Amino acid sequence: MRIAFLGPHGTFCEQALRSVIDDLPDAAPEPAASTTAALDALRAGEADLACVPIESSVEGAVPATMDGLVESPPVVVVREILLPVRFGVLVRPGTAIADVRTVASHPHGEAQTRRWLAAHLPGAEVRMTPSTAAAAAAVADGQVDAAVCAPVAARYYGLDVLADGVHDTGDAVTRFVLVARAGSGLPAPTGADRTSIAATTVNEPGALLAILTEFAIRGVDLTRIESRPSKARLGTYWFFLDGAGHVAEAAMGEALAALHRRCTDLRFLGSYPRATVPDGSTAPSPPVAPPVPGQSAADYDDAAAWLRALRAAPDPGVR
Ligand SMILES: O=C(O)C(=O)Cc1ccccc1
Repeated sequence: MRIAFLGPHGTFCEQALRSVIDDLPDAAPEPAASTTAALDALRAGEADLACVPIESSVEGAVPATMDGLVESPPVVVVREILLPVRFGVLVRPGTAIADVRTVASHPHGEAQTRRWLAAHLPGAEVRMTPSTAAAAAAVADGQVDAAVCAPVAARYYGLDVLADGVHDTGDAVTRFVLVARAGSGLPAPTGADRTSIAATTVNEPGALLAILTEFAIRGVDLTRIESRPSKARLGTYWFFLDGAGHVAEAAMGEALAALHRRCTDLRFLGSYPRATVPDGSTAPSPPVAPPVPGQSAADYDDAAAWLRALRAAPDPGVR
């Protein structure tokens, strides 16, 4: 199974993928030059899965991934992976901090170390690269003096760790997703799942509230909401929503069916098990809300059986 990941070797994305590799039979990780390239390889059939970063607890969404998820042909998330991230500053052997004129990183790396960079490398020009390991490779090639990246990248590129633990916020966690082509099967419900969708709607008062209401009245706990430009014209958006539950469950299934009637476009982006941080040190998201009375799976089954019985009652013959 070919798995395109955000490369080159030494990215956090590769670490995230390797943390679950034992669960993936015959996995063959293949580095891609960018998040977009990984999703393109999946869509083109050059990979069976793509592993890409989707959000961080510090910097929020990874826009290229959000945009890539709603392109065609459709793709679905089949697994999420949470990875605690720790940043180092890597340089060519012999480079001192006073020699660093240029420093490179992924935008999320820069965002999570901005204060450290301002304090310790105030004069350095900061450049963006498609990944943190691409920054390390650029240091090895002599294109820049330093990279903000995973300390493990040092051994891939023959670099030294000039400083470690340079992140501004402790306990930062990044969420990665494994993505498959739509139609290749859904993970079975585990009882602790997440469902992701993207929706567009008309621009009128209450349109977004109406979408949210379909989840609220069914007791579905939303865990994330983001918007991204639809790119059709200014002022039109995709709303990305994550909620606790699986499409196979009545509450989530009925909420999605209601959105299908209500939204101008609706993309199902997957139902997959909710992940926890491997070392358990940081809660991945606020605790799931307690079940709302009348909204459990048993309540839905009971209500459906009641309705079936009503409809099956014999015709009284009265016209
Ligand atoms: O560039 C990487 O190594 C990635 O995996 C993306 C990323 C960048 C910064 C923080 C977390 C993930």
